[in-house]
Amino acid sequence: MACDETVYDESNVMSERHMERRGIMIVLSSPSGAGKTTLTRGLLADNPDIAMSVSATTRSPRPGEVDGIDYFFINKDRFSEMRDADQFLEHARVFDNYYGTPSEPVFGALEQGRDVLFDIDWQGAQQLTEAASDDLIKIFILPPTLRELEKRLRSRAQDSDETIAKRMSKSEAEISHWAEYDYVIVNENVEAAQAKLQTIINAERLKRKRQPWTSRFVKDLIDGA
Ligand SMILES: Nc1ncnc2c1ncn2[C@@H]1O[C@H](COP(=O)(O)OP(=O)(O)OP(=O)(O)O)[C@@H](O)[C@H]1O
Ligand SMILES: Nc1nc2c(ncn2[C@@H]2O[C@H](COP(=O)(O)O)[C@@H](O)[C@H]2O)c(=O)[nH]1
Repeated sequence: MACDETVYDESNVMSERHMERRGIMIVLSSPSGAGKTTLTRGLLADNPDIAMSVSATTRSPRPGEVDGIDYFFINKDRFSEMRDADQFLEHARVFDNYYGTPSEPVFGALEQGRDVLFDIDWQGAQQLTEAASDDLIKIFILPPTLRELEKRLRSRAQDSDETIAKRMSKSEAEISHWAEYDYVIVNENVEAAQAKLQTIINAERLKRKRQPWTSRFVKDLIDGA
């Protein structure tokens, strides 16, 4: 069951009801440091009905990152084990580390009609497109300038100079995939970017195919029920 929606019920009144639909997969990609995590946190705070896909990674935790919340921090052997057992919906090597989306929690949330948010790179987005393009919306986040991108990576103060240099050197390659996405948002101002993200999600939820109750509503409307 999905989020609360106003739906047409059998007693011919509009009422607050749950409606049946599968959840939407919402992918956010960007060059490192453009603001995916920041926007994701804001979006989840305003939309507790959205589930966050927690990835597994072989990267070491940054200060403050919590296992099971920010990532499942696992070693390479465990990652290979999970990959070989087909437990990832998608996986990729990014900046010398391995990242993957555990399938089970995603399928569970979607079946309950919950929308699921993914913070993954373009390789993961491509794999999800092959697996489930109908229930997928892909949003690319751009920084206002590359100089600002580097400033953000530095201001985050969680990566070494070497790591930041590596991420900056890959930023143009990541950005080159922008046209594979359904939507593009320039994250200059966090509040404005978050509002755009919310607008996209609201509009996608209102698509006719995602409101299965409308057929019955229109039939009853015409029949004068
Ligand atoms: N619009 C913005 N203006 C200024 N600073 C921002 C803005 N959005 C995000 N930031 C800051 O930029 C830094 C990087 O943001 P964030 O960690 O959200 O990026 P990310 O895309 O998730 O990066 P990564 O791909 O490396 O995980 C953080 O310090 C964050 O507070
Ligand atoms: N394909 C995937 N990419 C992922 C996944 N989880 C995160 N990511 C991307 O990796 C980079 C680096 O992330 P960081 O946390 O180390 O800064 C970033 O672009 C993420 O979007 C995943 O499961 N699959």
